[in-house]
Amino acid sequence: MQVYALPLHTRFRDITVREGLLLRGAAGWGEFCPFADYSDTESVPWLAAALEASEEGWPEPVRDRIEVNATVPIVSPERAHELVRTSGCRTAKVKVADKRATLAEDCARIEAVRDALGPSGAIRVDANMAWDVDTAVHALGELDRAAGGLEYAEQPCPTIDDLAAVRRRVSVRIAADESIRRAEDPLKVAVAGAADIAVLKVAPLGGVRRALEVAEACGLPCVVSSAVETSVGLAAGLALAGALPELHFACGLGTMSLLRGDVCTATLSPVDGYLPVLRQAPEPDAYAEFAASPEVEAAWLDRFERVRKISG
Ligand SMILES: O=C(O)CCC(=O)c1ccccc1C(=O)O
Ligand SMILES: [Mg+2]
Repeated sequence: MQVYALPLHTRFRDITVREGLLLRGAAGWGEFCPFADYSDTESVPWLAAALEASEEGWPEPVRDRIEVNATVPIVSPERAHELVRTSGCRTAKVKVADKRATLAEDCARIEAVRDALGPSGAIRVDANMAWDVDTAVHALGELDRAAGGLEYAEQPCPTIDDLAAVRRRVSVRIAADESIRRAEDPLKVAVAGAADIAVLKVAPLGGVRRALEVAEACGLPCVVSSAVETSVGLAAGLALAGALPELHFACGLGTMSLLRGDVCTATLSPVDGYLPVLRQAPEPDAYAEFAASPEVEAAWLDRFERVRKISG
């Protein structure tokens, strides 16, 4: 087992260093990296996903490359422009509604992203549940105008009912992310008419096979997204995106650019906006630089054992 601590370029989801544990089994390497604020119970599916990767492997893919989006954190318009332009991606996902930015700043960042993408690019936004219904309706109108048309808006509000209410009042398509975490959630989202698109993340859903079941159950077009893992964990997202029967949107798997390094020598960074459906093994030459301190390592080994004990 190997515990890593990888600094991020820009604060993302309130974290500046991404930590996790890599484990090796008969099928290869898996990554166990629930965020620090996740309880042991919430971390159970993350462990299941890591064990699926290391002990079982994944179903055969039906495609060998995945189009990905550039991910734009809360940065200046100039930096956003540069991030998108150098990414090679035709789609960008812009984080909005953060405490550190006003709506006017979100609009300015989106205008810069549109300039970088050109008229044929696609811009989606992610509000991470920040708005109430009225605020979402107002903000999405402004952001849609700034973007010259949004591809979709991810999780504008916390609850399924609020997503459904926003969806009835705006023309922008709505994607559910945080609302899809358990097997029964996507059905609720679909039945409530709360979303047009489902965002699937392998680790919180408990593995590639579970996520494929969720995709089938909800009957919505899907977008596979990462939890900002290393190339080891990203490979599981690529396996899911590779195995989905249909895939019509770029996926949020181009997140290596958010991290200052990787545990693999052959990093899964997009080329011309695409990633191959591949998995990489961590290399000592790469992860030595990002090995966690003895205290952080001990805490992760402890967390791993606790979550393993409560896993069925
Ligand atoms: O989808 C992407 O472009 C990147 C992944 C991403 O945004 C994300 C990464 C970690 C935790 C939450 C989220 C999110 O979609 O809200
Ligand atoms: Mg999201």
